[in-house]
Amino acid sequence: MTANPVLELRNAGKVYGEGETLVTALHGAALTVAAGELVAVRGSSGSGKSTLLHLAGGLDAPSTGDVLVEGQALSGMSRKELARLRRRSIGYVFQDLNLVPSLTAAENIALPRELDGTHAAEARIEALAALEEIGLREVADRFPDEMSGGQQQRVAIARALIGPRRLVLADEPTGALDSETGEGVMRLLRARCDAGAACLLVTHEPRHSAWADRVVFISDGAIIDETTADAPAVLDLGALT
Ligand SMILES: Nc1ncnc2c1ncn2[C@@H]1O[C@H](COP(=O)(O)OP(=O)(O)OP(=O)(O)O)[C@@H](O)[C@H]1O
Repeated sequence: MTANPVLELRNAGKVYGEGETLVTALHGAALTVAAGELVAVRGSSGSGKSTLLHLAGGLDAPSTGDVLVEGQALSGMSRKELARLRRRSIGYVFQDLNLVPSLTAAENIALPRELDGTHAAEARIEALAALEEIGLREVADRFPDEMSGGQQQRVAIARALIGPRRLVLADEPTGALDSETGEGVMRLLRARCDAGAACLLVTHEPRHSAWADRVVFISDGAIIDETTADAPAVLDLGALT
């Protein structure tokens, strides 16, 4: 049993559609991510990685099984409770950045804190500190369309990491970034895990798996293998990218 689990998937499965259009995107998956752990998820396109992440973050409900965040079953929560948990405890870094176009970088980052009830002035101070941490203090008052794709991505990451989030879910977070900036993002995620968060990271990049404590491989909606940092994969990694 993993100590201090932040995320637990218990036999979590997902079926989309019905009849002839039925797709089993995820077969009952069992996965635990503990505080302080960074777990990378690898698998070919369409294997179910994003589905796994959506279930883990309560963005979609499993068709079978259950998902627990900090010991609380998501299935037992009201919509309001679930929304609150998502806002307070979970940070999302998805391919689709979803920065609010009418808000500046600092306002975008501060938004989740303000929604949590943090005073606007305090939320701005936190947002500026987050921008400083990612080396983007100078874009604080720029709107998304005044930033490069890479800058937008990093702002989205800063927004996902602001506040006391225990679970960070990242789907190809380095996609739009050059390799140096991408490494910087990985360093940020690693630091957040070392500070006690649990992180689930979908990545196609084998070198990013090196930042993880464990790598989980998915194929056709099933977790087929798992390796720890000390035990290299027996699988051909190239076949999964
Ligand atoms: N909303 C949906 N409706 C129907 N089928 C879906 C839906 N979302 C995903 N699927 C299907 O479920 C399977 C798993 O998709 P998923 O997006 O989880 O894969 P993935 O590993 O994240 O792929 P990629 O690496 O290309 O992003 C695929 O066959 C996909 O076509």
